[in-house]
Amino acid sequence: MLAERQPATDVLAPPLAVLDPPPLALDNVSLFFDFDGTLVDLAPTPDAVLVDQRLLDRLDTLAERFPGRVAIISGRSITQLDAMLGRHAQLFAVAGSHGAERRTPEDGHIAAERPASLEAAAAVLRAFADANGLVYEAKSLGAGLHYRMSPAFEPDAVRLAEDLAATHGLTLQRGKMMVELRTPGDKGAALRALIAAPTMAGSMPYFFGDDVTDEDGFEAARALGGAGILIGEPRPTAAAYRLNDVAALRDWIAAILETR
Ligand SMILES: O=P(O)(O)OC[C@H]1O[C@H](O[C@H]2O[C@H](CO)[C@@H](O)[C@H](O)[C@H]2O)[C@H](O)[C@@H](O)[C@@H]1O
Repeated sequence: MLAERQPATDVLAPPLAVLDPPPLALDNVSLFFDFDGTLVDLAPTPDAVLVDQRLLDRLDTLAERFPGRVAIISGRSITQLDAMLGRHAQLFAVAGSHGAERRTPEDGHIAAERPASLEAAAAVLRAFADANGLVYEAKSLGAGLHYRMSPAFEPDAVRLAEDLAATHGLTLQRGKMMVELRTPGDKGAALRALIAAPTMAGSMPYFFGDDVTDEDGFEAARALGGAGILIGEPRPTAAAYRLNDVAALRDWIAAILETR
């Protein structure tokens, strides 16, 4: 099923409706975006992601047109998002590390503690990555092991991460061609915390995401009267709508900006 560009109107019409919803007033909507696979295309390694100027310009414009009602909720740490987005990351509320940390103008940076046991577990993941030509990713509140470049390592990587999670009392996070050991948190709780800001209070949340960790965000958005929008191929999901890919989301953003 192809996502259809909606005509420029003064309302927010979801791009792909499983059901046919009534039009939603733009003034009552808050927008929550996942990062990898949603705002930017996936790349072979975490550092190879391309953040282009056109995206940054569109994020700037979104922040102007939806003042205080745009947020990024990512599995990346806020430190990583800052490095990727530069000053533009300051324009939004941000939740990082799968919801274990957040930063808003009202509350500043609130983060869970880095678990002491993470160091030992991370050292094992790093050694495994080094020994097998995989990619180790250091994160503020987690440690990632990426096998996108060598998918045959998936079973071993998952088994190792499961063992380490059990041994060290860490949360195991599956991702796209990666496993991560991390501190607890979820994107649904992050959305609920961010939408409590005065600028978002009472708004209808739209959460855009592609990955399994985004499902918590989809559910929270739906429970609060909004909706999830899945980026990517159809799959069992709590999202109500879908866009084909990152390019389709960028087109959708451009289209709604034309209306405001
Ligand atoms: O919640 P997100 O913002 O989508 O972050 C999820 C994870 O994204 C990154 O990994 C993914 O993207 C990489 C770059 O495209 C890709 O190489 C990898 O295979 C994907 O899993 C990031 O590196 C992780 O830390 C995030 O948790």
